[in-house]
Amino acid sequence: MPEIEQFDAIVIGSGQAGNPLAKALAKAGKRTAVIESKHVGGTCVNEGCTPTKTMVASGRVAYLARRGADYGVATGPITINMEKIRERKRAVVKSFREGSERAIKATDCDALIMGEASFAGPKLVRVQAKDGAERLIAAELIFINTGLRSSVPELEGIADVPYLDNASVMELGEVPEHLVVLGGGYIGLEFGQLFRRLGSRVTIVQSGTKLLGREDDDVAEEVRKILVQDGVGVLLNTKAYSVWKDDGGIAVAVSGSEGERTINGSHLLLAVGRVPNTDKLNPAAAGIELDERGYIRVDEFLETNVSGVYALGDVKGGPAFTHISYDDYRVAAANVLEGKRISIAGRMVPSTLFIDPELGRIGLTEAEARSQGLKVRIAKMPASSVARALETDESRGFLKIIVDAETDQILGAAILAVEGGEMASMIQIAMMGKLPFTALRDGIWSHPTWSEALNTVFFNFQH
Ligand SMILES: Cc1cc2nc3c(=O)[nH]c(=O)nc-3n(C[C@H](O)[C@H](O)[C@H](O)COP(=O)(O)OP(=O)(O)OC[C@H]3O[C@@H](n4cnc5c(N)ncnc54)[C@H](O)[C@@H]3O)c2cc1C
Ligand SMILES: NC(=O)c1ccc[n+]([C@@H]2O[C@H](COP(=O)([O-])OP(=O)(O)OC[C@H]3O[C@@H](n4cnc5c(N)ncnc54)[C@H](O)[C@@H]3O)[C@@H](O)[C@H]2O)c1
Repeated sequence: MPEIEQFDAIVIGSGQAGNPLAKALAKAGKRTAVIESKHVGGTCVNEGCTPTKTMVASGRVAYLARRGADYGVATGPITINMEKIRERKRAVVKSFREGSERAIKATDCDALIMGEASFAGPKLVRVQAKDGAERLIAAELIFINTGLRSSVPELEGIADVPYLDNASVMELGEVPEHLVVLGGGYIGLEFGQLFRRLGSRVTIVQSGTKLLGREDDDVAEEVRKILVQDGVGVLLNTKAYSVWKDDGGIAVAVSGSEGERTINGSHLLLAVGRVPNTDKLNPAAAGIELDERGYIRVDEFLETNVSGVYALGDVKGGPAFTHISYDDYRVAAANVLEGKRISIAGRMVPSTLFIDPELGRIGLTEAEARSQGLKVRIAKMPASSVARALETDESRGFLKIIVDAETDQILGAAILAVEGGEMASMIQIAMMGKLPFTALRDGIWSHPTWSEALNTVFFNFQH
């Protein structure tokens, strides 16, 4: 048995909360160990936001290049160099990851240990280090930030076929001829449109009755129309039940509203959701409770049922976004280091789906607002009513804003537009400042920007 090394704090997982938290702990004079099994920076930097958005940028350039003639700009034949796209992606990821590594090492953080952590007892963590050594480390404060990984659906034959996940699909050196995507959520849609733009045939198989299950029906339907317009095949209400190797590619048997059929593709991407990295963590050894799906249970202050042990980011369940994980760091640091009692209950959860046009979201959907019994008014306007959209010939999508009919407060928004993420952020600021919708309607916005739509969208209350 290795000797127990005593620290003040242990951070398990160097994700979007773990990294800044480790720095804050070290700065506060706590001897801190950060344990990371794969790569510093976690999912977002290495296999999530950073590489996807870098590649989505290539897809958009290809899209605009193909549309050159619409703008009176002649272009030659468009060719895609997948190796170059991958190289660009790798370079951006490398620079972000190395930046994170440097930042951790520059602190007084005593130890960055590359290895897999699991609980060996209360406040005691075993690390299987990458160099083969085993270490036992103990601390009174432990922060779990181990994130999620791609889930593999229980499909007949899945163990015998090569399949891609969010990480391996970005390591391809050539454009797939026909990418079959299982799942019509964030990951399925971003990759689906990207690879279509890079030249693949793409079929998205979605088990739900609409894409993006949590969104309002009209929003999900408009997203579907846009993808179909781009040439992406979308099968709704359709479930894959069997897969096998076929003719150098893969065959996927599906059943759904259009009956049973086999889809033959060159590549299969799994995008059916993600599962928490708690299975190898052995939280039971420390008495830490999980929920029925394996997420770590926390209270509104991010503390688990074991005093002094916290969980941050995706692994605690709830909205799985980088900015939420980063906010968890802010909350945990304030509570643990500054003696505050900041709660995560009721905090704002913005998100942006990076298809083109983007879907920027903040606050309640119409369906959520109605199910809460609120009296709502819905302001909705097509993007084609915005001067900027017509001038730039990017007029797909719409703006939808949900307003409380009794207080005039903005309850939520779905902005499906090329700058949808930025516009939703503007609306979020108005919500943070509790501005009534009239303040936006009567505001002066420079012309011709997307922001100007805030003048006119509120002349379009539907009910
Ligand atoms: C393809 C894709 C695209 C995405 N795009 C966006 C986006 O555009 N915007 C957005 O906001 N969010 C996006 N997300 C979600 C975002 O990446 C996550 O919400 C975010 O990374 C959550 O971070 P985290 O702090 O929970 O942990 P993570 O970043 O997941 O980090 C967890 C770390 O813990 C390590 N670890 C796990 N188990 C152990 C163990 N036992 N011992 C030691 N280390 C361990 C892992 O190796 C990993 O490095 C995307 C996700 C994916 C998959
Ligand atoms: N831009 C962003 O912020 C961004 C981008 C990518 C991922 N993410 C985060 O990562 C999370 C995970 O993304 P995801 O797309 O894997 O999950 P998701 O939960 O968003 O979507 C999974 C989809 O797969 C469908 N599905 C489930 N089982 C299926 C099956 N057997 N066959 C066909 N369809 C099936 C579900 O109906 C659902 O629509 C997101 O919820 C989001 O929090 C964020």
